[in-house]
Formats: sequence, C-alpha cells, structure tokens
Amino acid sequence: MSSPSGPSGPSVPPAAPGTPGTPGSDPLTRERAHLAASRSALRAMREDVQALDIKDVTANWVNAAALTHQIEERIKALADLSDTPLFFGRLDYLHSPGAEQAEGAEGERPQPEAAYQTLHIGRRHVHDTDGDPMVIDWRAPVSQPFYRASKQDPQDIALRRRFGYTGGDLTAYEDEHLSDPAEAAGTSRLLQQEIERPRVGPMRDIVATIQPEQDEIVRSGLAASLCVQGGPGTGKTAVGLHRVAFLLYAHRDRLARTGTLVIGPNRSFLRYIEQVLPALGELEVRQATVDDLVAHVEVRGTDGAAAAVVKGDARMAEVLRRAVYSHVTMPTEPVVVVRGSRRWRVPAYELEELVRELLDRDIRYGAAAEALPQRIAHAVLVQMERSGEAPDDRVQDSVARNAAVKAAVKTLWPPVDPAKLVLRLLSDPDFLAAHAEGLLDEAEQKEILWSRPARSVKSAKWSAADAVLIDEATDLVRRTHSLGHVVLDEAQDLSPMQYRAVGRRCTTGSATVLGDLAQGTTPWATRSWQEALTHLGKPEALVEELTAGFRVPTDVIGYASRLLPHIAPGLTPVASVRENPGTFEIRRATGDADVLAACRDALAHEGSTGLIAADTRVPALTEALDAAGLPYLSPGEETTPDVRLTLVPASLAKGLEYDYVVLDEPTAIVDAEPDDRTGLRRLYVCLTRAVSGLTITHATELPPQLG
Ligand SMILES: Nc1ncnc2c1ncn2[C@@H]1O[C@H](COP(=O)(O)OP(=O)(O)OP(=O)(O)O)[C@@H](O)[C@H]1O
Repeated sequence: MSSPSGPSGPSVPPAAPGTPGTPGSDPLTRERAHLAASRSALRAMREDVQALDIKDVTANWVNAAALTHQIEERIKALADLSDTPLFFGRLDYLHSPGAEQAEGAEGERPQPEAAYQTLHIGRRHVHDTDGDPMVIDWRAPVSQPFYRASKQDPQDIALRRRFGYTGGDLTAYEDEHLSDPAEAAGTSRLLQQEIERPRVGPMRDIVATIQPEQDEIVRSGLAASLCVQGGPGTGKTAVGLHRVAFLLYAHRDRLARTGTLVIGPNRSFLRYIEQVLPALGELEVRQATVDDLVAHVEVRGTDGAAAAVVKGDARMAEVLRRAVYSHVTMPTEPVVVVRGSRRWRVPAYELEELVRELLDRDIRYGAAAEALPQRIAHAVLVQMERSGEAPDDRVQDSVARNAAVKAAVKTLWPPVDPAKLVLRLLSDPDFLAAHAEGLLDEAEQKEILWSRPARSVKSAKWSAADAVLIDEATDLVRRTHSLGHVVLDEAQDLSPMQYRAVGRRCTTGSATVLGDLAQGTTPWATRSWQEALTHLGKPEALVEELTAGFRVPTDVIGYASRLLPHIAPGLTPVASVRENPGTFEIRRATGDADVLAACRDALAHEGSTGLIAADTRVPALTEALDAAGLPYLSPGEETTPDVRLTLVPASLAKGLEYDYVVLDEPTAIVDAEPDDRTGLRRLYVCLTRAVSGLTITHATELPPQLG
C-alpha cells in the first residue's frame, strides 16, 4: 500500500482544515484546496441562478410564477449544506471513460473527455466557470465504480479515495490502488467508521458507503420492477430511497411528468425517513401510507382479524367486479329518437349487441357508460345515412344527448357510486350473497357483514380494509392514475387487496418492493413474494436478497435470529457487518423503576435510546417516566441533545432504529398479538431495532423460543 493511509487506517490531517493547497503540497492539503474551490464554484452556480432576470422571458404571470418556483427549487437544490461534505470520494481512472459511461455524467453540460481522469464524487454536480466538473454526482455512470470496483474487478480505476469529515471539514482520506497487484485488498476504516457512527435524529443518507450488492439494486433500470427481501437492518429502506434519487437523476423528465411515490407503514416511519431524499437534492417525491392512498372515506372503525382477512383477500376483487357490473341490464325496449318530423328507432336486440360489445371490452365501467350514448347515436346515424341523409359529427353528438338516449343509458348502464356499492355489500346479506356466490362461503360472508347496517356513506364506521374495497370499486368505475415509479416499504404487511391498490398506482410504471417475510405482523402477512408480486400486477419482478446487516450488532442479531425457525423457516439469518460488538444484557426487573434504570444506563451513552414496550404497557410506562421527570419523545419525533429517549409502542417499532434499546417485557409483546407466530414476529421486529446496545428487562419468563 503506497498511500500514507491505506484502507486499514485513515490519515490524520497534517494541516489545519481549510489550508489552501499549493501544487506539490501533501494530498490532504490539495484535497482541501479542491473542496474550498468546489464550494466557491457551487456558490457561483447559485449566484448565477439568483441573478436570473425573468422579466423579459415570461409572457404572463402564470409563466412567471412557474419559472420563479423552478428557480427557487434550483436555488434550494444548489444549497451547500455546511455539515455535509460536498464530495466524499475520488476516482482516478486509468483511461478516460468512454462516451457511453460519460453519458449522464454531464450534469450541467457535456464535459471534455480528459476532465474525467480524476473525479471527485459527491451528492451533486458542481462545475467551474468554464463548465468543467469539480464534483460529479454520485448517480452519474462514471461514479459507479466508486461503489462497485474491487481488486478482483478494478473497472479501470487506478485509485479509489475515500474522505473522512468532521462536519463540513475534510479530516482524513484513505486510498485503494485497485489496479496495483502489489497492494492487498483490505477493509476500509472510513467505511467501517461511517457504518458504526451512532444514530441520532432522523434517518440519514448512505451515499458515501452504498455497498456493491445495494448499488446494483439502486441503479437497476426504471423499466423493471424489483423486490428486495432482506432481514432487519440490511438497508432496504435506505436502498429504496437512494433508488428513487437515482431514477430521478437518470430519468428526470419522464418521472417529473409521471411522478414518484414512497409508501411506508405509518406516519412515524414517514417522518423518520422524510429527510433522506431532500438531503440528496430531491424535494418533489411524495410520501404516503397505503391508508392515505385509499382515503375515499373517513376511517373511524376497525375490523376484527377474521373480517379483515376476508376483506383483504383477493377474492373480494371479483366480488366487487360482479357487484359493479350487476348494474348493467339488458334492454327490453327500443330507443326511439325524435328529430324534427322523423322518428328513429334502435331496436332492443341492437341495443343489446352494443351493451354486450362494451362488456367485452377492457374498459372501465364509467368509460363504457360514457361510450354507450355515442354508440346508440351512431346506430341512429347509420339509419339516417341509409335513408339518404348526410349527418355529421355534430348530429351524432346531439343524438347522444337526446333525452330518450340518456334515459335508456341510465337504465342500461346506470352510474355506480363506489362507496355506496361497498356499503350495500357490507349491509345487505342478499346483495352480498348474490355476488359472493362460489367465492366466499357463508361463514366468510357473515364475517364481513356489519352487525348494524349503516344508513349512509357518511355515517358508516368504515375500517381501513373497507377503504381499500372502495378504492378497488372506484378503479372498476374509472381508471386510477398511474405513477412512473412506486417504492413500497415494509411490504410484507400488506393484504392482497392492498397490493392491488398499490399496483394500480403503477400499472404503467414500475415498482420497488421492500420487505422481510419474518417481520410480517398482520394476520394476512405475505407468505411468498411471488404471490404478493402477482397481486401487485408485477409477477415478472425479480426478487433479490440482502443479508448483510448494517444496524444490529452480532450478539443481538444472533439472539433475535433464534426466533427465525419459528417465524420464517428457510430465511437466511442476517450476518452483521458491525464491528462494534455492542452491548447485550438481559435483566430481571421487579417493577417499572428497573425499566427506568435501564433507560438511564442507556442514556449514559452517546446517541438515541428507544424504550420499546407492548402497546398495553405504554400508559403505565408513560406515567412512570412522567413521575420520574424523564423527558421522552414519540416515534418519528426528532431527538435533541436534551431529549434522546423515545417511548415506542411495539406496534410502531417497525422500520425505526435507536442507538440503544431497552426492550420491556418480551412476553407481553408476544401475548398482545392474536397468535404465537405473529407475537414472535413482533418480538423479532422489536429485538432488531438496536444499533449499539440492547437491554431486555423482564418480570415474567421470557418466551421459550428465545432459548
Ligand atoms: N451501505 C451502508 N452504509 C452505511 N450504513 C448503512 C448502509 N446500509 C444500511 N445502512 C444503515 O443501516 C441501518 C438500517 O438500514 P435500513 O433501515 O434501511 O434497513 P432495513 O432493511 O429497512 O431494516 P428493517 O427491516 O428493520 O426496516 C440504517 O441506519 C442505514 O442507514
């Protein structure tokens, strides 16, 4: 290893931060000079945009407002975040990258080939006043070897340099000479340090340390859908968010038109991840829960597990389809259109043909209802032509609007209100039986019927599963708008009907599905990805597996993995890449005071602490924390230097992480769920939230499956 600091040890700064470099000075000084110059260049880019005068180029105030908005967004995107490095790596190519690789790396404008020999890789593209790149966006094709090149496959890279920072100051670097056979492969200290860094506050990006197997997922094309199975802390969420950022870079125009969406399990989770994409310069990505997507009615009710399972079953889609189309009736009478002194008659058999034709076509119920008057009018027009008239399109339109035609259509193909339809299905046993025949047995029908039928859509106590049914019915009536790309996180908890709801939001786009079968805690949790992807409408999606764990220390993940044979046999246990062995302790507790003592011990360390407990235990613990004057937050709320403790109900722990976790009463967590397997899965989720240390406190016996 010829550098002053090979992967086994980052260099210590020989000079004060910010020292201007002179040619021939040491590498760190030169890199600092490049950093200072890049910052100035970014400032100049920002000032250029700020100085834009749009008075002469906008025709009206609407244009001006739109352009002003674009400019404001651009200024925001060009902000220099003082506490994050402008670049975190460097690549020295042996040869100038070919045109194919350079494509997409232009960022602001095409660059001369020679400029690519040495590239600094950062969160965004920065160029100097001549347009030459100072920093290359991590998403550009030329940046890819930073993540993927290795000693076995150097990808034409002579040198890969990683930088260490404190705040925005460059403090260390580390070199790998990938094409030098004399240098042995080693593990990067800087990379390891980044992985080990304590967690405070919301989730942060991982651009500096994306791993090769993660990068393959991040950079896979927009056309294909992907599914990632990965145990706790394998980076699924991180990968999903970086994939969105990558796709927005590679397909900016297309996705700006069609839109992107990140779906997470609940508000706390969305708050936890909401800063990652803006930190990567992407401000326009919508984030939502599945419930948000289907919010056609106010949800005020809940279902028992059995009812929710039936309502979430894919067979309900067919029940709804039948119920919607049951409104179509076959004509028994002709339509007679009077125009002036003439009467035109479309006989019943001809109307029936028109209706049947529309039934055979793959168009929505509502679109067919709109098409039918035109079809009838066309039949009238044909008769007019036969009798020697020469009607034009305007005549057809006016016949379509004729009262007799409208009345006929109202009977043959009446409007359907999706919420009213679902209300009727859940309230009227005969209506349900008629459409569920051969699909749901009697017991299943009984299970979903309301014991007290609702009077109106407004007064009904809709459940979350009902809202999904209304969404399905709505889509039968009119096509749901499809986005360009959807990322679905914690997907294992979705019912088949929920997968369908997400799937119809990306029918013409693609999806990234992220989840862990072992963490499925709903009664309808996904059993196989193939099945789930079929419900989503993307059966062709490739399933990738991530098994390297970046969160949970070895001892803790080893302990949690004892549950795997009971909750998801066949899944590969996570192999922790954390070097910090972490702390792991099981304590007998005699009361809440012992739980609080464990919290105080955890808070003696740097970073965040999560006190995770069964939902039913939360009120008692709230009281104990208040009485002890120990301040705490709710999940998803940002930790501050003063308040680093979060009280987490087990039901909201999914997807979150804390430096230290105090896990209260595992048996209560298991017992809170309707069955043992779900209980153990919930416990598995809670056991795998800790980054540096886990303390389990228990007064009752631990579940036997933990050994
Ligand atoms: N390549 C990486 N470099 C550094 N940190 C990483 C990397 N990949 C993941 N992490 C970190 O590991 C932690 C876990 O990542 P993430 O939450 O994305 O995992 P997950 O698979 O979604 O977990 P879960 O199944 O529990 O929801 C996060 O703090 C994330 O920043």
